[in-house]
Amino acid sequence: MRFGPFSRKRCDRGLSCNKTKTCAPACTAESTLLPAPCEAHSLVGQLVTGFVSDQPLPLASSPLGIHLTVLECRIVPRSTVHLLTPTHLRFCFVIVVADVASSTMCGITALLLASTEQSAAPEINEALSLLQHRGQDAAGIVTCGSKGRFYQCKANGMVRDVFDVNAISRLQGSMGVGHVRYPTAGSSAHSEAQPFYVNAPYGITFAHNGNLINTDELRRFLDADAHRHINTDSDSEVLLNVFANNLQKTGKFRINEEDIFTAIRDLMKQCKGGYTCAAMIAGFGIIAFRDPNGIRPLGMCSRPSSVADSEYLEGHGMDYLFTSESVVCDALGFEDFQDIKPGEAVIITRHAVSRRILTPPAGSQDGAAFSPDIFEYVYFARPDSVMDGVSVYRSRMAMGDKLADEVRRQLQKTGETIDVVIPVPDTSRVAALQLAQNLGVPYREGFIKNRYVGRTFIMPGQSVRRKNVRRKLNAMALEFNGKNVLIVDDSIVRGTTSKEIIQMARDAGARKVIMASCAPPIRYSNVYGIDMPSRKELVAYERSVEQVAEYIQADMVIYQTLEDLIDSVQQFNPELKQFDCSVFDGKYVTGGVDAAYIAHLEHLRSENAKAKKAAGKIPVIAESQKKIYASRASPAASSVAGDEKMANEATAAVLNGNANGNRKRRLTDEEIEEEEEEKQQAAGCSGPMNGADDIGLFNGWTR
Ligand SMILES: O=P(O)(O)OC[C@H]1O[C@H](OP(=O)(O)OP(=O)(O)O)[C@H](O)[C@@H]1O
Ligand SMILES: NC(=O)CC[C@H](N)C(=O)O
Repeated sequence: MRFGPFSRKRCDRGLSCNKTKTCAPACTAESTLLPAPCEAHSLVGQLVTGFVSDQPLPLASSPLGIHLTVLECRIVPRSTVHLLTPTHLRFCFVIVVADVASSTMCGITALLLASTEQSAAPEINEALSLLQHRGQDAAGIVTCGSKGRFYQCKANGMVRDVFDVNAISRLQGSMGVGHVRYPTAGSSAHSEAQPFYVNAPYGITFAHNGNLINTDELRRFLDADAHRHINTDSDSEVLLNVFANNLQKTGKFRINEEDIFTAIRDLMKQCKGGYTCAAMIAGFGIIAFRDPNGIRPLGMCSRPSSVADSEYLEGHGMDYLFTSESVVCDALGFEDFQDIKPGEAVIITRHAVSRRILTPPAGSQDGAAFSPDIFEYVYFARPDSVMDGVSVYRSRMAMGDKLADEVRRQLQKTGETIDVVIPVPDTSRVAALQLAQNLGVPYREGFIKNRYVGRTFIMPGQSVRRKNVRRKLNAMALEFNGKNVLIVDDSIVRGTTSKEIIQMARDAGARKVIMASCAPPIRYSNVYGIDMPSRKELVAYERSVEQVAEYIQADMVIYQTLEDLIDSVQQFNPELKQFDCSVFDGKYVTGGVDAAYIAHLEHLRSENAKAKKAAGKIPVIAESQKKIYASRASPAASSVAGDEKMANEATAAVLNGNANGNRKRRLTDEEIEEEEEEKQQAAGCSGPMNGADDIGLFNGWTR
């Protein structure tokens, strides 16, 4: 493994980055300014974790346990850090430990263990890593321990970055809630990582997958009428406060299941959009509910407690889990996976499980039609999950079958022929294999995916996305040379992937390249929890199929029809009468989505907003990385992994050389100012960091 050559001569950018803390944001936000192709720096913009210093840093976690000294800028992915040699480390002054990944949804989970002597956090952590494909920007767990106290750990980053053994061991208690995030509202700020928390009434933590379409209206209500303080731009914080406000209205000292159902019933009348939620009330139990249209997925499962006949075992003796996808149920040894129904709420305590549908039936006045998002089956969900009675894997196989028919028709019409079918890994493989078998054409894995690159279709900037495709996929010339190839992808969104891989196929010697998509043309925004780009960025927006082919430089493009896509899923559960197909047909199942709302949403999601988020993201990560270093630097700090203030102090000590007694240097006024700015960016506002580690929650390991 090489980390170079990134010498002073080769890496101008590195040389210019000779100032503490200003380097990471500058490099990241302005990657286009890089003077020449430099592999380390071309990763810039996709990095999620950073640490910068021009002082020696104790790298206690390094197997090498040595200090970094200032000489050169270097950026490495986390997955290769263990390969750094002492020489690399001694001569680097910027180490950015990161993974090149992004994703597109959120995943939620909640766990209640029957035995109060068991700890929920390890399995919630496991559940989140199984849901990682749904959100790679932030992760969080809140558990509830004795005396009804909450213990929290959350931050931007992948699950493995946010939680380590120490953090998990400090999350006390036998029930908890977990979340992996990709933002669809608000920003990527640390303060918007979930679960969210409110102390009144009763102490509630809350995780949300989806997107509300009437956030502004609810925000006004919470401010003007309910007088509840919302401290971030996140729609999830709004949703939590609507729930909390509805519970508060009972005015009761102690609530029961009936009160919670009433609060959720009211919430379902007030909140519009797509939402599945997992919540926990201190000392009471866990709760889950799904929006009246059932747009986003959610299920529950159970198992007998492994602790038999314990004095700590109360009530039903069963462990219960809520999860976005059934894969978690299988992997954690749970059974009896059941989907939460649209408009249904489930409350689980150690003594009872209560389920209730809280909305009028579909077809009645005010009834909402069950409309799960069909894009879950096309792309988001893991193939080994079963959602609303449909195996995602089988539905993708069916997409391949249907697409084969369409390809056959198109080939007959045009007289074209194909020699080989090649998938775009990973998601499309299942369908592509099925398609090839149907057509009786060889299936070849012509593109090999770097397994350490995550899902990437949303990236902060088009040039970064483009470069990323090349990094993610490599074409094997042997499989393309002199052949007419049919490349199969699950979907074509911006066309970034297709355009790049078609060029790669041609470079590898393909004679003709035909592109087939398992999904129909995507021409509309998603408003229910998928951060689709604005319409103008969609390659099929205002383009005919022929124009799309011209744009991505394909000889021909073949799309699945919407009818066939729906049939591919519906055939496995005829009870699913309709789907949310809004990205294909522009029909929004909840109503209330007009041109003005779409324009507003697109403005929020514009490339500009993304760039700002990306710029704001690095300091956020730098902060969290500081904590890691701080905790390693001093035993005192290591006992306060959740305490930002102490982490900052400890980090300052590290930066000042106090921690290792090496050198003392006071931060300059400018550096202090920069640090303040970082904190404010991290919070996404100038106030206290609501939901952050040092507000409201009792952390057993604080001073
Ligand atoms: O048209 P585009 O904007 O390029 O987006 C579409 C591509 O993005 C996704 O890949 P991703 O890397 O996210 O996931 P995967 O490897 O799981 O298929 C998807 O599978 C398509 O290949
Ligand atoms: N993708 C999602 O489900 C996001 C949830 C929520 N809207 C957020 O932005 O955090």
